[in-house]
Amino acid sequence: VKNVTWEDIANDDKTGKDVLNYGLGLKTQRHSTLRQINTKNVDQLVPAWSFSFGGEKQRGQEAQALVHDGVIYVTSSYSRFHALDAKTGKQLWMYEHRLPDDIRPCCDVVNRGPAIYGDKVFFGTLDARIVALDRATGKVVWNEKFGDHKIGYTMTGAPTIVKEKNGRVLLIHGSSGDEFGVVGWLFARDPDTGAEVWARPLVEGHTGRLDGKPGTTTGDARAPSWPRDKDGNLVEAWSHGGGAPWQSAAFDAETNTIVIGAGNPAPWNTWKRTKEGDDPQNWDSLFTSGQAYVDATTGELKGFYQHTPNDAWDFSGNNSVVLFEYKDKDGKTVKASAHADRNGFFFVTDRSKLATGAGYPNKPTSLINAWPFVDGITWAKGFDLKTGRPIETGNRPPQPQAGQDKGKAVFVSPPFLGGTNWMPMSYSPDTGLFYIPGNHWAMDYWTENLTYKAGSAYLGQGFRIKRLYDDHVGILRAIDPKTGKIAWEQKEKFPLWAGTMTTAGGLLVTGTSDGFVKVFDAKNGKELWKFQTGSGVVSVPITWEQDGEQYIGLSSGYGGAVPLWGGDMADLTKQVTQGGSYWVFKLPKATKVASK
Ligand SMILES: O=C(O)c1cc(C(=O)O)c2c(n1)C(=O)C(=O)c1cc(C(=O)O)[nH]c1-2
Ligand SMILES: [Ca+2]
Ligand SMILES: [Ca+2]
Repeated sequence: VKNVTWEDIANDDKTGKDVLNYGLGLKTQRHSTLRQINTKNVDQLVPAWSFSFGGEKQRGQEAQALVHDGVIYVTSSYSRFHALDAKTGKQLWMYEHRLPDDIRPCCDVVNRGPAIYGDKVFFGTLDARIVALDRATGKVVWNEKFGDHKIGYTMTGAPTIVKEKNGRVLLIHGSSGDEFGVVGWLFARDPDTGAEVWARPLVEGHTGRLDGKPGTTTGDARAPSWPRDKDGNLVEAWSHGGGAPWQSAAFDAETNTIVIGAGNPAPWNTWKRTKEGDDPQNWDSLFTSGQAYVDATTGELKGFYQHTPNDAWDFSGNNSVVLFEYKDKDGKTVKASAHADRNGFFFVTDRSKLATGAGYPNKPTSLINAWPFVDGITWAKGFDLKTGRPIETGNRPPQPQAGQDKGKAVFVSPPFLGGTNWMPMSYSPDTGLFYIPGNHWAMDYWTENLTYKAGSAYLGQGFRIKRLYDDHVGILRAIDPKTGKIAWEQKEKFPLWAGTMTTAGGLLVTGTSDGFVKVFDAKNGKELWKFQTGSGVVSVPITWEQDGEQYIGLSSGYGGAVPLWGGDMADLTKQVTQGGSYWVFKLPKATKVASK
């Protein structure tokens, strides 16, 4: 095989013939420069081929594929990996990871995709390993266990390749497991051997590693954002604190900074992370439910902006953090980060501040602005732009009364599954808009007593997800990052659980839980084309060019968190049949000739 170089990866967003990053570029904008398929001809799109992932195993297919030199690299449910001929769909090889019986993924047996570098591909497995495969044969080159799957460590996210400032290429990956009460870690490895270079825990006061030795502590060693008990010891929750970086990173090469979202604090129960008798808003549970800025060379946490301090609703902070630039009122270029959070707000932060250490932790704030991107948010009125903190409404679920094991239920929107979730948004530099696959829904939410038990769910909350509107759940919205104005929207009957992609051809591509791949005009939201794939689409589209033709590809196969945790919405999507296939589309040849 032809080696993938760092230059190939760094230039990914400008090159149409390959797709080498989760995010279609290091900034993770999910924008392609290809324009052969465009607003004028997309209605003629036809399937080129479809490939079945096979086996008896189905469930959610959430992956974003990579493409290099005519080969598609895609992962499927239950820790499987396929290499496919991009033109014909013929399987070149398959790797099926042997999983133990006692894995504990919270939210389905999903995988979001591989990373690629040199002659290898890399992916995370549900038994908390990261595996490197030979691109030519699919044979295992190395395989590293990073956590104990029996207590809840697992991995679903796609890894990232970066080159740190001294010229070393690193494989970056996170962990999952907050719902079982494990501490979230971000890892950097040598892609050739799998050897750990550094590791960063995302709970304040826990100690990292560098070059095989104990490294620095994350934040303040005394962990002042976590309370102490009567004896002066940190509370039990601190040892299990969560903060898992379970989605993928962006890389700011200019400042040598890895940018990644940190997960929810564990347990969900806000009172277990609050000093007895005190206001939860005094205990932030750092470094959870926010965006983390990590030095690529040392693994040092040098910046952090927290979207939900002392997160009581499992909003988490994991969703993609997209790097982009815009001109402000005075014509000055602002290097910004954008993030659509499960808490319902779309955040624009000053990346230049965060990447250089100011703003850590939250002081002074790097927040430029935060706007709602869904209707009906109950937990906060907005954000104080001076402090960067939410203006809460008093929506935290109360503690159980003495002698009771459940507290009074409160009505919360968005619910814990979020105004949006892992399905990544995209940014078009042509329209200047972000495209967020959102949902309108809510939950009844109450506090429950709990104690930690290794390998058991560690939540301390009960919930039931329900509708917010009669006519729709999914809400695809285009938002202007300078003003927060919604440029257009499209409603969907079922929850939206697929990522979006934009192209220079003026297209916005996504999928729906009732099985369609859909293409919209990125400028005005007009639906231009759709195709039924036979199962729900909860994956992430890509596009590439081969031998003069542009292709669009994505996985089909319903699953993920909604059918498992979604209450009324899980009931709604019971009618969606399972599947597991990769679909590829292109223009008919005749159309290509005619359009010249
Ligand atoms: O905190 C975690 O460790 C963690 C991990 C995952 C995961 O790895 O899939 C999800 C969540 N949390 C989560 O809160 C969530 O809503 C969720 C949805 C999905 C999915 O694939 O549909 N995964 C996860
Ligand atoms: Ca590319
Ligand atoms: Ca979680």
